[in-house]
Amino acid sequence: MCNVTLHLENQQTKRYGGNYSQFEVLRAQQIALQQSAYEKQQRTVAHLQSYINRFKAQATKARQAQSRVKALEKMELIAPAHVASPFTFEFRTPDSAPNPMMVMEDVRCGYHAEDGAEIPIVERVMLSIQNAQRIGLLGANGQGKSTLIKTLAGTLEPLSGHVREGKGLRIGYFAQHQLETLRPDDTPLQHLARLAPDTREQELRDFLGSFNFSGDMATSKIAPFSGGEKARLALALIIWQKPNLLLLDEPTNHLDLETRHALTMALAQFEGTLILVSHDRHLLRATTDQFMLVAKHRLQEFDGDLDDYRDWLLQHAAEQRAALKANASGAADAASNGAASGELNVNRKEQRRLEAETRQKLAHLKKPLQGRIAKIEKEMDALNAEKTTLDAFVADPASYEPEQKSRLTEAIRRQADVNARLDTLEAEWLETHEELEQIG
Ligand SMILES: Nc1ncnc2c1ncn2[C@@H]1O[C@H](COP(=O)(O)OP(=O)(O)OP(=O)(O)O)[C@@H](O)[C@H]1O
Repeated sequence: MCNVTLHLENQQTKRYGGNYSQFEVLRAQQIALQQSAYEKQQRTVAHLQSYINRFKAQATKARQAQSRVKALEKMELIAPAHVASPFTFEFRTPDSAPNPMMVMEDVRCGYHAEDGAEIPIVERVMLSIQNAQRIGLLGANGQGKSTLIKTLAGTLEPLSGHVREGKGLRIGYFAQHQLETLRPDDTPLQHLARLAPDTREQELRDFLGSFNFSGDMATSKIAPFSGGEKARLALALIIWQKPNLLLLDEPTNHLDLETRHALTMALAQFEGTLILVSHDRHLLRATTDQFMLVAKHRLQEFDGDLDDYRDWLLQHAAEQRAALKANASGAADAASNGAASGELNVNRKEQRRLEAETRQKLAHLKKPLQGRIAKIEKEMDALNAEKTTLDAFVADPASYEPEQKSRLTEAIRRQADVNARLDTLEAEWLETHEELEQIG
């Protein structure tokens, strides 16, 4: 029997009085407390930051904004409680890579309609991807980021132009729709063995183990796997092939907090070339060092960071709004001129038509944003409901009885996941609302 327990974590030792079971209860309580302090502080930080962003440009509020900047700077940040990550993985160092990796000359990316007509999405693409570049691909929804990535990956033929691949190029392409190409009746081990028929089973099992598919899970059919587990398997299969160019289209969608964290760390250390599309700003910040923008059917370099991009988005929305307003008042002028020359009815009609067109265009701009907000709110509602249940469970002294140990650990782990996701959603919700406000 022992009466003191020492716990080693993150290169620190903590002393807990009592035996191991008592230690587990204390530690669970401590994690819950730290997590809740962290969340509280994060809410404060977000609040201060949104105030600063909103008012820093307004002379009358500049001083208040400045004092909030100071408050933020002074704040000693609490670390999020981290239930130790169950795994980490790394990208295997590519053997060699061509330079340039790939060149696109005057490429038109797009699709064919059923009647064979061309639907160009991104045009006149001139791109030379150099070895070791790490590019974040930006652009509003529907502008063609995925279309461009598919063309780079070679799963979509260009409508015209040339794509030249360097000798020895090995592309690792990940996109959500590829999860459908996994075979539901096969196991992770079978998937990997297909890629490596000559490799010893133990080696394959060890590799899968490093992605948290150990023991039975490596030999279970993947049909009932969650989206996150399938994404984890798809990533493992890509990594096995030692790509030197990674094309990743929203790789963190559906991933749980720990896998997202593990992927971010692995990508930050990846020595090859990377092109990444992601809404996950933390992932973009940690793994890319230059940005390109897909907008108005063109691909261009984006000279700035993610904050500049946010400003660009707002500015862009404001310009569109101004153009539409100018369009509407032009119509009104045309109508009143018409009245003077006796064309009253025709021009009133024209004015109404143009106004309706403007309304329609504004509605068209707003619709995807409203859709996004509704989607975010739906997910937030579901998560908040889950959070209430989890919080109550973790706060209940009965949950610390020994027979509840595994449920409690799982509840605390899930609590951290839910809170992190809620944070992200809250930030997205705010940003989307701001974009919407700009449109008017
Ligand atoms: N198979 C297809 N046939 C015709 N048009 C398509 C096809 N797939 C996508 N599109 C259209 O191409 C445009 C660009 O879509 P894409 O998915 O590349 O955008 P994105 O920038 O990746 O946006 P998101 O972030 O919303 O995925 C959209 O208008 C979309 O409707």
